[in-house]
Amino acid sequence: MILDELVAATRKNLQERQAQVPLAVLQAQLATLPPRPHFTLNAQASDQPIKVIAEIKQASPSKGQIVDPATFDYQQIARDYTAAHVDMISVLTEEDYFKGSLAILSAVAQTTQLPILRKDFTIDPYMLYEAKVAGASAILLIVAILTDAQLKDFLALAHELDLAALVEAHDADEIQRAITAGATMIGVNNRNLKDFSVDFNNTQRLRASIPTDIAVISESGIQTRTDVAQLEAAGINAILVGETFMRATDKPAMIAKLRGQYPRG
Ligand SMILES: O=P(O)(O)OC[C@@H](O)[C@@H](O)c1c[nH]c2ccccc12
Repeated sequence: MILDELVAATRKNLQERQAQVPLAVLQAQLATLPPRPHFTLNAQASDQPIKVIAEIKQASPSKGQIVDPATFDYQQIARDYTAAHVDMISVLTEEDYFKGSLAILSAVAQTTQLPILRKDFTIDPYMLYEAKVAGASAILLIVAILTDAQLKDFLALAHELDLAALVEAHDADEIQRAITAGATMIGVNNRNLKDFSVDFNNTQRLRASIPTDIAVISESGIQTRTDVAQLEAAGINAILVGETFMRATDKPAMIAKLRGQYPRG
């Protein structure tokens, strides 16, 4: 299964970073970090247009290379997303399959004061400290790769570090585990990681099993205004969009389009 490979690659790269930079070194930096915004989503507010989390990723296991590495200007993308007033920027930091890095996240943090989500396969508390030091305001916790105890511990540490936690679930069982662990933001992935198929009906079905005081983010495969209108009608609080924005030459116009606003000009 692809998820097992992703976790194995993450573990290997993590061990190398831990050997280079001991946790104590990261912890010592916490006291001197420049201020970053706090990220929160109000689950009760049915925002129109829907909140937007815009992703920066140059490659993925399902799509391969999405943008030409020669033209992958992540700081310009961050400026475009900032100009479009998205609610958060998601930055892939997984190195082997998504060709991301913490260095990209740090550079994006230098470029924008918008909150940044570190998009990675979080498997160790060390990664939360790394995220914080690099300038992230939020981290991703994927239920499928964590035990209940890890979920609880990582949520507590995120809270301590003032990092918001987006808890990702794919089915009713994982949603229940996310709720039990105390998640306040649940991301429902429309993409099935077993066969990469995308199904919005899944999100809409699962919405009903999430209490209304928990914010729900719909993730993956969102391409058109029709998709977004469907998710808005289902009471979803935010969308997380990667590929559609990465492929758009005029990113602010594409963001306006998905929000149901007329493109400028
Ligand atoms: O590019 P898309 O189809 O708009 O998807 C974005 C995001 O949902 C996807 O990158 C993602 C969802 N969950 C993840 C977990 C790890 C890495 C990546 C992801």
